[in-house]
Amino acid sequence: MILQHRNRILRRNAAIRDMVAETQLRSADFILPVFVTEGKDVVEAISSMPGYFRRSLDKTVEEVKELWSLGIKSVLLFVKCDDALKDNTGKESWNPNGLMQQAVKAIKDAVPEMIVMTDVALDPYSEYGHDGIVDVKSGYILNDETVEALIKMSLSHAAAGADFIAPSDMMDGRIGMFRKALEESGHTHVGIMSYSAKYASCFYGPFRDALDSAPGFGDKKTYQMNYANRIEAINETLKDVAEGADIVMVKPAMAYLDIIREVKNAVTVPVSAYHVSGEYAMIKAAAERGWLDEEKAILESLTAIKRSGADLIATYFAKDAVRLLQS
Ligand SMILES: NCc1[nH]cc(CCC(=O)O)c1CC(=O)O
Ligand SMILES: [Mg+2]
Repeated sequence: MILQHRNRILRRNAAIRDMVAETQLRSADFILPVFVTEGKDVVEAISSMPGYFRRSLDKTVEEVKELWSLGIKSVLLFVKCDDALKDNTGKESWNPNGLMQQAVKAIKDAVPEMIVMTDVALDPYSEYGHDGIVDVKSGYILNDETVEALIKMSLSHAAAGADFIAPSDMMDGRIGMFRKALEESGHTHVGIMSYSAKYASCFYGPFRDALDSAPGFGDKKTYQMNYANRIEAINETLKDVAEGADIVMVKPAMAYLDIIREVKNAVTVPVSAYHVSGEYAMIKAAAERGWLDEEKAILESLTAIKRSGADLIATYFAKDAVRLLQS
């Protein structure tokens, strides 16, 4: 046969494949979620996230030093709040000596160059496990009252030294309010990574185990997005960009690659994707049973997320990924 095109020429060996690879993962692409808990010398396993841990502050600092030495440059902090401190105002979330605020300070003291991002939402502090303040009569999550609380939370993170606040709450109008509050309080260098298109997803299950933050009633469908929707993600994202978001996010990742691509094509700010706890758990569970090659599954998943348009990836596999990239 005489063929015009032999597409397999560019796949013939590893060197050629590498030469024409369109997507490369870099350690600077990754944001590692970090779970902080009360106490001293505590490293707790999370049963639905094998190989992942909650750590007390001292152990978190040790871990962050190691992360930096491995080449991970960004952490996204979440705290597990004591039940006794949970209420329906979320006031512990802006306690200047709260666990989150202490964690930010301790990490910035230990590794000043580490990019510290903080979760902004009320669920770890809510007696109802919701991201905002609950109207007790109707069960509705109040938008504007929640945004007021989240402004205080954001400012306390900024005061503690956070580089980016990362609002994961999906209330309306909060990005503009945070930007204004940061400006007015002189925190003009603090960035906002907005969870702009966050879907109401079953894939957050293991995370809610990790932080003991599952909703006590109902679900999050009145604020997080319906997974049937695509165009709505663009609407949400463009509004956040207009309000001053520095980085936008799509969450979860693997079942939403089409959304990541659409968002990437629609905005000129960096796009992040959150490869969430359930996506981590699926790979771990299949690998434990010998049904998937874990390392290959990690690299294929993360490369696909980047290929789809994510500039940054928040992933529980960040440590594995940087090791694999170096080897
Ligand atoms: N504000 C809550 C929050 N922030 C990050 C995650 C999920 C992260 C993951 O599953 O890895 C969630 C869970 C939720 O919305 O219920
Ligand atoms: Mg929005």
